[in-house]
Amino acid sequence: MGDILYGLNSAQRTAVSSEAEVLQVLAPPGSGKTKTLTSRVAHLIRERSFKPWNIIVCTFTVKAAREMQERIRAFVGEELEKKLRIGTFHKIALIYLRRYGKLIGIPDNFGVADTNDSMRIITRMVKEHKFSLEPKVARDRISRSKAQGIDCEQFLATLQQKKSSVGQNAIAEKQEFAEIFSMYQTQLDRCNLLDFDDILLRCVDLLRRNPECVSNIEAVLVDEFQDTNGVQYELMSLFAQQRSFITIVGDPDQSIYGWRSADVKNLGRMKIQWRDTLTVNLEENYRSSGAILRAAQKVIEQDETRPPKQLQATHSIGQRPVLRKLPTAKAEADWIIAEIKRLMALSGGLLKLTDFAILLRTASLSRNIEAAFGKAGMAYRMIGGKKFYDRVEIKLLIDYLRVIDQPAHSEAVERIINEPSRKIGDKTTESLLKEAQGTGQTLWDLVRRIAQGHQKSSTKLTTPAMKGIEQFHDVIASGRKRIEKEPTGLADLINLILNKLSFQSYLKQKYPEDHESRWANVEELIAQATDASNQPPEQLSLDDEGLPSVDGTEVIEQSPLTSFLANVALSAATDQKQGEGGDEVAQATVSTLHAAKGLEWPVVFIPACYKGSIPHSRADDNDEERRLLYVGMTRAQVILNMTFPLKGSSQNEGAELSPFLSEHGMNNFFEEHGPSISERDVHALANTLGRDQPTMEAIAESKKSLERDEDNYWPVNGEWPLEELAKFNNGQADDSGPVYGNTRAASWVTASVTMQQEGVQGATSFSSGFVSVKQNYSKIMEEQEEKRLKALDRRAAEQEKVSQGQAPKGRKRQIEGQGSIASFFGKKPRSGPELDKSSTSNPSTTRPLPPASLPRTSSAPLRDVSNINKPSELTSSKPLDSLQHRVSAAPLQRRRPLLHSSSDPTAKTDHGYVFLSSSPPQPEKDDKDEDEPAEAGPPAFTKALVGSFKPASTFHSTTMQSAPTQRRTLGLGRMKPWSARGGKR
Ligand SMILES: Nc1ncnc2c1ncn2[C@@H]1O[C@H](COP(=O)(O)OP(=O)(O)OP(=O)(O)O)[C@@H](O)[C@H]1O
Repeated sequence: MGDILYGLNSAQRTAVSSEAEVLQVLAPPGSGKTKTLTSRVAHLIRERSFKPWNIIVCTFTVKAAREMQERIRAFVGEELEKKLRIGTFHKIALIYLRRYGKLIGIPDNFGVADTNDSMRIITRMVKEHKFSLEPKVARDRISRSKAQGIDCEQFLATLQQKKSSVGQNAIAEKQEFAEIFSMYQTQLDRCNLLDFDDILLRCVDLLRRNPECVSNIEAVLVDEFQDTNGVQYELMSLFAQQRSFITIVGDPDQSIYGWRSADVKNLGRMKIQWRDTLTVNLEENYRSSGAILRAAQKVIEQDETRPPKQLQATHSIGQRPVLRKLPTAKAEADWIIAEIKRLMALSGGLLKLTDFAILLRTASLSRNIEAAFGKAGMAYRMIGGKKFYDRVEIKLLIDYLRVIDQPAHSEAVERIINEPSRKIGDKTTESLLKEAQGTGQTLWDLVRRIAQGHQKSSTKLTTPAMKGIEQFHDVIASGRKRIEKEPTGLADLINLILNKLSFQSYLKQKYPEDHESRWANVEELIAQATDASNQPPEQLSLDDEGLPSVDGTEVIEQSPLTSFLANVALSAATDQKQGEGGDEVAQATVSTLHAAKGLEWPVVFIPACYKGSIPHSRADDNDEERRLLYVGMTRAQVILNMTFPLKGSSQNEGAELSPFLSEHGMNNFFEEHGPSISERDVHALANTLGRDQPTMEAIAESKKSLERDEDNYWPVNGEWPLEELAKFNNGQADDSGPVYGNTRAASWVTASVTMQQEGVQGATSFSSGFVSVKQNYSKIMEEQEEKRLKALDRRAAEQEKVSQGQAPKGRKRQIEGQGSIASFFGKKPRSGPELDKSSTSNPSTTRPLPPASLPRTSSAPLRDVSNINKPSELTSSKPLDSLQHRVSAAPLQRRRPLLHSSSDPTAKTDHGYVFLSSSPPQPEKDDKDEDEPAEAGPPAFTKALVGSFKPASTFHSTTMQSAPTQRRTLGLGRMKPWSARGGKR
């Protein structure tokens, strides 16, 4: 086992080995906060003899917990690591509630109400009682209140006090909310459910009243502390009440969960509560190259209220980030895929598909990106979007399991009683529910009694409905019997349900289009259940190990089904997809910016950098939006590409560049096109990533597959490439062609004319009046050719000057026919500083890069951004003549291969392209980010061609079916009990 302090810098060492009882480690992104926290845990165990089961480590996501477990395991070994109490706040709170909940009146075997359950309960109440509050508003308010530690009772008490001092209208509104809050809580109690907020709130209640439950806790450590809310802070204090030994790591600049009641003020609160808190600041960034950090810092510094902070790059300056303009969101997605391919090929295998991440402001922006991945046959995984357990067929089966586990869960009973159809209509269900409530029973109790003939229902039941109730009762009762007999037989239980429901036929009938992929999801669920049941019994009960025994409570063996369902409910992250042999399949990552927190990738793309997307049109706090962009930018290690479609996916108006990127001076920090990558650049990338350098031969070989070395297909000013325009003339265009608003194909020209008249950037100039594409094509070509020739003249003149010893104006390489970065920002190009003699004497030499052996640390603080323009920092300057992108006037061919299926002639689309979208437009909206208006859906997927492609994997619902013989692993690792997860990964 390695030396814990080895490789740490001095600030990190201080933090790891500090004697301080209460310690705050504050640091910017990529400075090793998580590394420091994990090393401190290892240090406490190995050097200070803390017992792992007496240490609580709270993380923000399941993924982060797993990564920390892995790092800690390397220091202390698997045995000890497994005994740590590590996980999200919810996960840890749940352990305490299961074990000691009885002390505060929480019944055994309570269930967890997920967001859908909560929403459904509230929606029904609002409808039933004709409340005026929107259900979502009410739900968010309840959640916010609980996140601040205010439960229903407290809310009602405060309301009583306020009644005299607040106006009548305000009281009426509050009164209504209080009623909803109270009814909602009653319904949760009736169903023996706790919602996510309750899990934390009730645990606070438990630990306040029964401190003996945490009497063993020696140390509490919290990651991403800036995103804790009030109740999580409270919980942390209560976990630590015995010894007040606390270590937190955080970064106020990365506080991005204000909308979920996170309170960055908790940092100050902590210092007041524990006066002797020691703060250690880390300043060196080990993740990103200097140019990326400078751009990110320039963004975060726009917030003038924030205290200035030092951030030092330890890597060389590297490639300047890119801010790329493209005509539409679809073109943007195509560009991203082309760049991924280009960078992989130019890097000679240094960069693999797994090294790329596309980070989105909202999950709903993923459609074009997913479609482009699908079309390219490239695998990707989705984090933070539609999750496996949110898929309709999986949700349905999980509901059956929940009812079997806990029949009091009336919400779930209501959802499945007529799914698949049993001729029990909505009205009947509603009436049964009322009847159950009226007679003080759960819905299941009533159904059971009716089915068994013990109760005559006051609800009018038709003969088919009566039969349906009996069938439903049979499924649940048989399931309960089965699981009682064989508690670990989860897969058998699922199979029993599938048989009873004739689930495969049901899927075929209900989803004729994609029933196979849905069935594949079901198979995946069975596989996960099998894995969960195969855990040895000692691992199933590991959660309880080391908890102090408290009078009046005993260790209750949690059934595998309950444990499985709790993990499903808390599952917020997903595992890497496993290949057939158990090896990891290379896949890019598509994630929301929020879900990317704490993670890193060599290459990061941030699409849709326009106003309305970031900052989001519905965001309350612009500073938080800026921090979100900052978090996204600082995930990149060596290459950061930000893009801006002139037409966003959901706008009919032209998009406006994000104000965070259009601020004065920002253009100095970006290139306007993807980087040129020379062999030297590849070596520099390898150096920064700490990887082996690929050989020249490997680079030369992988370059052979490239159609173009440079990012010069899409003009940098956001216009359409000639090749795309030509498709329209030849009638070859698919729907990826020029789109302005909702106008396509021939009418696009008229639209363009209008846009031109309106001065919309990117619209090609035409004479006004209606003109067909054919009529205008030659004109476009002429214009473009003229532009190209002019540019050639300009470049020749510049070269002339260079050869005469004059530096060219502007320090950056311009790709033929493309505008400057200044044009990106709608400004006149600025002339840059003159290049020094050494760099201009020979325009064909590239900037000398530091040899791989040079130390990677530069001590220049990043706050000094003035030297960004120094010629020595230019990352590439190819010989000018090698950069000339030859635009051929004709013939313009389709670049993408025509793909035909021998077996299915219909597999070819009208335009000869195959569309491999792995995700259809998603009908369901599941988070606050999801309700942007959707664009028209992509062309339908043609499944006969799948065999010739590597399937894209996604956590979104998928329309793509892998070959039948292939084992279908749809992107989710096997579900294991939390305690067991770390051990295998
Ligand atoms: N002393 C060090 N020497 C070399 N590499 C380091 C050192 N400290 C951290 N790193 C590396 O820097 C990268 C970022 O570290 P880590 O994820 O711990 O940072 P962080 O501060 O938690 O970042 P963020 O706040 O963005 O989540 C990791 O790849 C880590 O291995």
